[in-house]
Amino acid sequence: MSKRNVTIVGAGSFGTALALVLDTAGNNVQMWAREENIANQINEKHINPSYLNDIDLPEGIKAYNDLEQCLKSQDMVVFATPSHTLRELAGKLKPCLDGHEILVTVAKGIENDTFKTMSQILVEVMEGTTYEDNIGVLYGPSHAEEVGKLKPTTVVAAAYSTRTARIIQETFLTPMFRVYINNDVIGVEIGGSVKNIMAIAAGIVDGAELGDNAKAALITRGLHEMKRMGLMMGAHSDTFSGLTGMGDLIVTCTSTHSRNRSVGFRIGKGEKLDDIIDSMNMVAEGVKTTKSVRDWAIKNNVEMPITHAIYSVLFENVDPRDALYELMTRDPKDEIVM
Ligand SMILES: NC(=O)C1=CN([C@@H]2O[C@H](COP(=O)(O)OP(=O)(O)OC[C@H]3O[C@@H](n4cnc5c(N)ncnc54)[C@H](O)[C@@H]3O)[C@@H](O)[C@H]2O)C=CC1
Ligand SMILES: O=C(CO)COP(=O)(O)O
Repeated sequence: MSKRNVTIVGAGSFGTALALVLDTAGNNVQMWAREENIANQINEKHINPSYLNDIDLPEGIKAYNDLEQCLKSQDMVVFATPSHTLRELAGKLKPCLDGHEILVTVAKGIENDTFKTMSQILVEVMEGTTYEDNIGVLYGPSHAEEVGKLKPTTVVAAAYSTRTARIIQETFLTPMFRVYINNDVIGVEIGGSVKNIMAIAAGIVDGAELGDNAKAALITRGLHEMKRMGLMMGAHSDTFSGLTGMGDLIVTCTSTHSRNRSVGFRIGKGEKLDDIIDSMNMVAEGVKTTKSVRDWAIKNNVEMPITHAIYSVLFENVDPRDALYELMTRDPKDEIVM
């Protein structure tokens, strides 16, 4: 069993679930929580009061509110906060790193305006250091609620160097958390991020009771759409049939645990996006990612009709049924373009 010093930056749902996995895998685990009371309760009561509070955390997991103190002598730093916070947080902790740590992000998203993926942001922020070879992501179908109960889960460690991917794999591996590796970092990241848009769409289909046929069509055509984007960005097509493409798409479009699907479901029932977001204490990445991907598709002239439809529903007040009508009445096409 590996035994590394690992800090998880972010004590939300996934950070908490991964702390348990990393502890089970035999590592020394620390968490950084933005909220002081969360850090205190993890240390004193061994629960996270705000996220997955039905899970007893091992006493060995220590939590900090002070980032600098937390990062001393670490072998790996795992970023588990929402994607839009990564650039700033990574910039803040850069001076606290000593140069050898593996940096892993589990946040799924594409930055607004720059269209950078999470690993690309880390590479950019760490510029001037030796970190590019040490950067990776851990993506795949892995709802925190199930990971935290140690239910069987499979994910993918993708990194710019095989050595780094293998270290991530070895560090997280447990009998209930199986980690594959893949060197197609961009393919893994596009699948893991764009599926959140499709999950919002799947939720709308369920909320508006548009039927199972529509849901199957959406998942299948959604996969085409994410693949089209990925291939333009240099991804490998097989990655989209894997855990971080098809796998994550299935779980997020169908699971009641999915926050993105639940945003869509509530929109399908007639609620307004702002009210839904205000009522949630968790992040639904697909909302911001819809904007990034729609802007990217326009800029690069790539056909992404489902993304455009979801954008119009989320940000232009278009009724989901009208958006669906638009999708269904597009020019007839070949299913597969060879
Ligand atoms: N929850 C899940 O099942 C999974 C989540 N992910 C990804 O992991 C990332 C984090 O997700 P969750 O843990 O579910 O989110 P969450 O909403 O449960 O928790 C987010 C955490 O980040 C902290 N945070 C928010 N804004 C911050 C800021 N500006 N600075 C510092 N900390 C901040 C919050 O206090 C909270 O501790 C997301 O990108 C998500 O897509 C990936 C796989 C599974
Ligand atoms: O990425 C996830 C599961 O793999 C979590 O999805 P949600 O953010 O929609 O809950």
